[in-house]
Formats: sequence, structure tokens, C-alpha cells
Amino acid sequence: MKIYSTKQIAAIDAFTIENEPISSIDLMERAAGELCKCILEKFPEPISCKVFVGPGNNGGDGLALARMLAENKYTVEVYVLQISSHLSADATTNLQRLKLLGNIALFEIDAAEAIPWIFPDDLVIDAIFGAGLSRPIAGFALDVVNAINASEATVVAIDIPSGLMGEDNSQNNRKGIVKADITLSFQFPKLAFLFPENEAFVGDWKVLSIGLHPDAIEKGKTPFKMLSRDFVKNLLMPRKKFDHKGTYGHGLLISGSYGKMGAAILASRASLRSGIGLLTSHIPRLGYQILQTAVPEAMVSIDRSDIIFTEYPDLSQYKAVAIGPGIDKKQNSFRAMVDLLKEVKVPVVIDADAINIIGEHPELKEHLPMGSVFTPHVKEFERLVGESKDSYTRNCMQREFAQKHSICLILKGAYTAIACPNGNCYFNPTGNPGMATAGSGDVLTGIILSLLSQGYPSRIAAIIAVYLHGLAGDLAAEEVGVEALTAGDIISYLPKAWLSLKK
Ligand SMILES: NC(=O)C1=CN([C@@H]2O[C@H](COP(=O)(O)OP(=O)(O)OC[C@H]3O[C@@H](n4cnc5c(N)ncnc54)[C@H](O)[C@@H]3O)[C@@H](O)[C@H]2O)[C@@H](O)CC1
Ligand SMILES: Nc1ncnc2c1ncn2[C@@H]1O[C@H](COP(=O)(O)OP(=O)(O)O)[C@@H](O)[C@H]1O
Ligand SMILES: [K+]
Repeated sequence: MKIYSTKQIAAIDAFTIENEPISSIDLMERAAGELCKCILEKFPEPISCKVFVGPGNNGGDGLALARMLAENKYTVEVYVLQISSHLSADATTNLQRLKLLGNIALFEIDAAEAIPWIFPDDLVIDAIFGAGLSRPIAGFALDVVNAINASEATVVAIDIPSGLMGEDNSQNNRKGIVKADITLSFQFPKLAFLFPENEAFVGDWKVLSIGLHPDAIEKGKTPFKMLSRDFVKNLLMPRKKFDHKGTYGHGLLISGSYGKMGAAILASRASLRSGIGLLTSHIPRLGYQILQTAVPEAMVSIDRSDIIFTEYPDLSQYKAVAIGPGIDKKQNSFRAMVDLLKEVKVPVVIDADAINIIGEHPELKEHLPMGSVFTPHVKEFERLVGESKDSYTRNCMQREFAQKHSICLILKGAYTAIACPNGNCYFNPTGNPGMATAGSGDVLTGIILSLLSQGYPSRIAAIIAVYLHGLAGDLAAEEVGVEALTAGDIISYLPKAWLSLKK
């Protein structure tokens, strides 16, 4: 699914109105119908509902929805905020329609004293501002936002919580944004929904299809996309009857150190569970028996050091290399990494301390192998790329870094973002908070190495791996729950994740 900016969505609205064709008031009616259907499903018992309406089309949606909820036996009170000299044309029409209905309490409010008391069991509909918000909320509208946020009522935001910008909130006033429990967004999610600091405003979001024109949706260009099962499934390469292990490549995994051999085991196992033909795990000497026992399918290459990474084997036989899980960042490891980065000619997955080493030695950024895949979490990202105070800015930095260095830069978390050398950025919907547990990142590194070794291009390997990793985590969480979930469980559910993806 594409993720468009609010400006682009307005253009798609306009295209739909002109080319479906449909009048804007009928499109609003269709949108409100979808809102009403969804609210009736979520709150089947009629309840008391307070609808706060602003001057634009978001307010128009709220007015149309208020009428529909009243027709469905909800007790509805509508509060039209007097913050602009005029209402949009469609909001005006819907206000008239509402007045004709006659049985709805309608209040025009313009001062803090007029804001009603909001009861804990009220349902608040936030229709103050939508995608047309042009500056942070101030004045009387801010008083209303504060009253909504101070209440214990359940809040449903129409299209986007009032006060939240669709993309860039770096200059916004975070105290002037409605904190919704549920956001019902038209046709597309907004980019801002995918950023952690906006969770308190957006709550659970759901996309409602309002039948915007497929040609406009198809034609539009945006760097942002949400991964879907079908999209990922179509990237998979079939296995052929006469294929042999050579067909699926030989990968080199450099991982583990004294006290962190588990990282090597997890990444090795994940790699082998993701279709790699042959795997060599390069580890410090002390890990030899551990790895041979825990992962008999892997071959082992032994470092001269007992406890850390200081050298690597001849690279000529490998189709891909991964480095980082549990390697630590001692001086000798840094030296070996400098040599590796200069010599390697195949795609490299760079994770964990390998990222930190590059962060500490910025000169290494000039030697990043083209087509390599970086897998930082936020802290590692900051060491590699730089600090930022909000996710939108971080995302801009991420895409810029990926393009500049021709690499894939995966920023891990909920909605893991994959920035590609061509400027595209994919967000991943799979995964759950149960995966916030030691070693889950090592599992991801193993999967990416596996796919690169099989010949998937870096961008595709990153996409499949991230989606599959989250899917395995979701399947695991269904069985073991989020608290008990371990990184090992993600590996155990990789077989089911593969099967589910290919279904
Ligand atoms: N155009 C269409 O066909 C459709 C639009 N829809 C709705 O329309 C919304 C967008 O409508 P609008 O473009 O009218 O935008 P809004 O409803 O967000 O309101 C914009 C109005 O508020 C004013 N404004 C912006 N920021 C302000 C601030 N901080 N303080 C005070 N006033 C401010 C603007 O000058 C403008 O008058 C969407 O979010 C969605 O809810 C839906 O009905 C679906 C169809
Ligand atoms: N709340 C969450 N929702 C979805 N995925 C998550 C969540 N928390 C963590 N993950 C995933 O788990 C993995 C954690 O990786 P990382 O932080 O490197 O862990 P470790 O260093 O312990 O291996 C990432 O792939 C991340 O996307
Ligand atoms: K809103």
C-alpha cells in the first residue's frame, strides 16, 4: 500500500470528484457512511456521543457522521467550534441537513466556558481539523483539545487526530494535539501514524476505504510504502526441481565473542531456517564446541583469537557476508573490519557492534560496500548517521544516507523502515512488542544473510527478511504470548512463517 502525503491525498480526492465523477458532498457522504459503519461495529450498543466540529471538510465529515449516528439511535450532541468566519461548503450543507433532522442537540461554541463537561462514558468524535491543518492549533480550539485530552472518554478521531500534521511534526506543539484512542483514516494511513512518538495521539488506527479513484492511486508517486503479504510473496523466487545446495549460495557469518556466543547461534540458526545452501560461521576459538553442538548444520571458521573477531577467512567462496551480532568492538576487531570492508566484493549485512564500530570511525563510511544492508535500532542508527529529535527528521536522514552510500538502511522497531538506494522507503506492518527481547535482531541478520546468499538483490532480501521476521514473531506470539516470547521462538516459527507467506 502506498503512503501519500496529505497534499497528495487532497489531489486524489479532487481527481476522484472530477473523474469518477462524484460530487464532493456525495464523496463526504460516502466517507461518513464508512465511519458510521465502523463505529457501529466497534460500539454496537448506542451510546452518548459528543461530536466536536471544525470549519473545514473534517468538520463536514463529523456533521454527516453525527446525523448517521443519530439515525442509529445514538444520543448525539454536536459542538460546532466558532473558529473561522465561515464553514466549508460541504460542512455548511451537512449542518443544514443536521438541522433538518431536528432531534440533535446542536451548540455553536466560541469560549472555554461553553465547552461541555465530557463524561468518562461519552464517545468523543474529533472532527475539528483533518488533513487541512496548516499550523499548530492555538486559541479556543486549543482549549477544546485540552478538554478532550483531560477527559476519560473514548476518543475517535476522524481521518487524523486534530492538531497532528500528516508528515512532519518537528515544529508542532505536542500539547495541542488530540489524544485519540482510535483513528479512522480515509483510504491511506498518514506517515505520522508510523512514528513512535505519535502513538499517544493516534491510538489504534484503521484505514477506511472510501473508494478514491484507482487510477489516481496507481499513478501517484511516493517514496513511502507499507509492505503487504501479496507484495512480499511476489518477490519470492521459486525453488526448482534440480536445484542443489550450491544453487542457494554459501554465506559467511561473522559473529559472537566471549559471553555472546548466543548471538552467533541465533543468527546461524535463522540463516539455515531461511533457505541458505551453505553457511560458514566465523567465531572466536572459544566458541567452537558451542557452535558445533548447537548448530550442527553450520560449518565453522575459527578466529586466531580466543575471545573476539580479529581476522576473516578467504572471501572468494562466499556469495554474501554478515558481520556484527555479538562481536564486541575491540581495537583488533576494528582493524579486521577495516580490511574486510576494503576487500569484500559481495553484499554485506552490517549489524550491531559492526555498526557501532563504523559509528566510532566515521572515515569507514567512505568504504561501505555498495549493496550492503545495515540493520540498526535507533541507538545504533544515531551512532551511524547522527542524532535527531523526532522520527520524521530521522526518516529523512535515513533515506538520504541510504541514497548517498547506495546501501539499504533498515531502521528497526515497530513499523521497521527499510530505506533503499533508489530513495524508496518501505514500512513493515508485521511484528509485535514481544519481539523487543534480546537476540531478535540477530535472528533478522541471519535471515538477511540467507536471502543475500541465495541471490536476492539487497533491497528484496531486506524486504522479505523484515516482513518474514515480523510474521514469525506474530505467529510465535499467538502461541506463547508476548511476555514469554524469546528470539529462539522467532526461529522456531520461521517454518510456519514461510508456509504462511507462500500460501
Ligand atoms: N475533499 C474530499 O472530498 C474529502 C475530504 N474529506 C475530509 O476533509 C478533510 C480535509 O478537509 P479540509 O481541507 O477542509 O481541512 P480541515 O477540515 O482540516 O480544515 C481546514 C480548515 O481549517 C483552517 N485551519 C487550518 N489549520 C488551522 C489552525 N491551526 N487553526 C485554525 N484554523 C485552521 C484552514 O484554513 C481551513 O479553513 C480530511 O481530513 C477529511 O476528513 C473527507 O470528507 C473525504 C472526502
Ligand atoms: N514493538 C515492536 N513491534 C514490532 N517489532 C519489534 C518491536 N520491538 C522490537 N521489534 C523487532 O525486534 C527486533 C529487535 O532487534 P534489536 O533491537 O537489534 O535486538 P537485539 O539487539 O536484542 O537482537 C527488530 O527486528 C525489531 O523490529
Ligand atoms: K480530526
